[in-house]
Amino acid sequence: MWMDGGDEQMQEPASCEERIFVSVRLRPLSEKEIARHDISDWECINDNTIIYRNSLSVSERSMYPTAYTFDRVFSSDCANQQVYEAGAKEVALSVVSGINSSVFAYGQTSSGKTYTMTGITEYAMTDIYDYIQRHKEREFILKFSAMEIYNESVRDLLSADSTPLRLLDDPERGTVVEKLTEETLRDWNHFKELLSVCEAQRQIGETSLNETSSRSHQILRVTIESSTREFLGNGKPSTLAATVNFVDLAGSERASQTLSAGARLKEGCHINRSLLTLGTVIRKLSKGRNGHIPFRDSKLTRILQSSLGGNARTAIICTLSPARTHVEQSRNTLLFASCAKEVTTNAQVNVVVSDKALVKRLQRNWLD
Ligand SMILES: Nc1ncnc2c1ncn2[C@@H]1O[C@H](COP(=O)(O)OP(=O)(O)OP(=O)(O)O)[C@@H](O)[C@H]1O
Repeated sequence: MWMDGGDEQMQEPASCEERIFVSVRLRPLSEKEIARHDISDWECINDNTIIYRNSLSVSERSMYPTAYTFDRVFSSDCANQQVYEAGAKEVALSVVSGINSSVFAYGQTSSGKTYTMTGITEYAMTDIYDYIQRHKEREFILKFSAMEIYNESVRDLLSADSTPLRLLDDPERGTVVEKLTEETLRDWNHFKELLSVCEAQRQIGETSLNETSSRSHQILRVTIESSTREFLGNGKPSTLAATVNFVDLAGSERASQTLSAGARLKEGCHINRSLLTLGTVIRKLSKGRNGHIPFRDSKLTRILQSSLGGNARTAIICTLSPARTHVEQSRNTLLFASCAKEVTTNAQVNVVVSDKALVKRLQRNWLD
């Protein structure tokens, strides 16, 4: 397999099949919900189980489960750090060992996706920089890119140019976003600066559910290459390369629910297309890899194809409002989460052997 750059060859060591790590996070009732005397109906009864506390009618009881089990559930008093440590850290940090990884937040508008992903991204990047500090024997290069999928068009969040970017099919690398800016990170401050650029660029829409609701999908991407500082000639991999994606999805509710109109409705329809396809892909993958999986039906699933069943480790955090008024959406989110936990991926260590390293190795062999 060839990586970009032409002179670099990527080997394919044995891959490891594992399930997507799925957790559910309940947020506290918001001020708005409290003001309208909304009631919290969900409770995490242990680290793995969330239950619906309100008594169900006989007909409802046959339709909906009252208890749902996941790899982890987080109650409303859990802080971002705890969610990161138990729900995303292991998967996200695989990237420093050459394994692709992705962390997603899925849930209805104002359920806490951005709140969660902002925390996860910061904690993960802090740990990545800490790892680099502790591994001076290797040289690390970090590259950052950021994109937004809005109305089924892909936009570069590091560029003021809002021209939609094209997706290209690379036979080796899968879907590639053409002309996406990739900044080499100088340090932590540079990373924070770029995050503020993204935030400013991100489309903000106003809906009746959340005034600063974001109607787009955001993918922050960090690529990490690391190589031994000196050629050791001991057969150890010379260069590892992998990517971590931090994905903040748009609200998963139907457009009609947010009383959208006009432009908002158009956004809603497109968001549905990407999220509907994501849902279909997850549902089909959860039943095994048989038959056609419609990755190509939306930009989101094309870009994230490898995270949803390919060479990557993946964690999904599903966020829930505890409010009774949102019960239908919460159940939809839990249904999505239940399917996602049946999906498996096949991560492998991406070892890059550059021509330069190969020549050095050969020269050394000749001299010995
Ligand atoms: N676990 C939490 N603890 C405290 N406050 C929270 C928590 N989760 C979310 N919030 C607050 O709830 C509000 C909505 O959260 P957030 O913007 O993250 O939702 P969202 O799911 O990203 O919504 P959208 O899809 O509209 O972008 C914010 O004011 C946020 O600070």
